[in-house]
Amino acid sequence: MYRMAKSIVSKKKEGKNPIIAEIKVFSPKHGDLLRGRNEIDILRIYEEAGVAGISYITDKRYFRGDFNVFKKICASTDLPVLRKDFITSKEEIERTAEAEGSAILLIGRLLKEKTSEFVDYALEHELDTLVEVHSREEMEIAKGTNTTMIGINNRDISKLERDDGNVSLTEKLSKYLPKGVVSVSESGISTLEDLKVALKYTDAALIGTSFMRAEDTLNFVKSFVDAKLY
Ligand SMILES: O=P(O)(O)OC[C@@H](O)[C@@H](O)c1c[nH]c2ccccc12
Repeated sequence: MYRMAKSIVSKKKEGKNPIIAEIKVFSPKHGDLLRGRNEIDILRIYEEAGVAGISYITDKRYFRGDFNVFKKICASTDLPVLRKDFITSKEEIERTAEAEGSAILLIGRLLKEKTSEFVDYALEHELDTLVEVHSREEMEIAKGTNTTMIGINNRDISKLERDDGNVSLTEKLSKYLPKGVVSVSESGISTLEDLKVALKYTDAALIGTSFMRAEDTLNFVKSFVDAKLY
């Protein structure tokens, strides 16, 4: 297993809730999320809260991401960093590895029959792969690959957050997850109740908006990492 998957498994062993915390600067639904803060300030808060890994969206068009910020985040932390973007070229996989990223998001719906070769190419570059699915059909695409991780996106990414996805999709799709793959519930997780459902059916939760909108980010994120859910 690679660094992101390993970090999730070891957090679980420590009795902590494995959380991938997203440094999300902007969302089509809520607008500006950074609120004048610096991405590295958010990174330090997430580190102190004890998260398993970091996620950063490099997409510029809809999420106002910046690849140079991704590089800076990777250079500034020992935590594994996931690059989220609408990846459609192998050059982008190479750039992610060159930037010292630990994992890369590959969207099954976008890559379709190319998903498997993109996964293998990323694995050859020592990257964990998070193949993201939103349906049973996309889950079958993911199962046909060598991916180290599968993410169930509770939202339909093509709707750019205009839909109100919730963790019920994780419950519905998790029964089709293959063995031996680290699973992640993504999006729409804003309460400990949501987290309880997410971690009942998957190994980790990926959270962005609710962390970025919290008034007391450190204690809010800590409450998610440390909550005794069961
Ligand atoms: O902000 P939320 O609801 O906690 O969701 C985080 C993350 O799952 C979401 O930003 C995301 C999931 N898949 C993506 C693909 C591209 C851009 C963003 C995403």
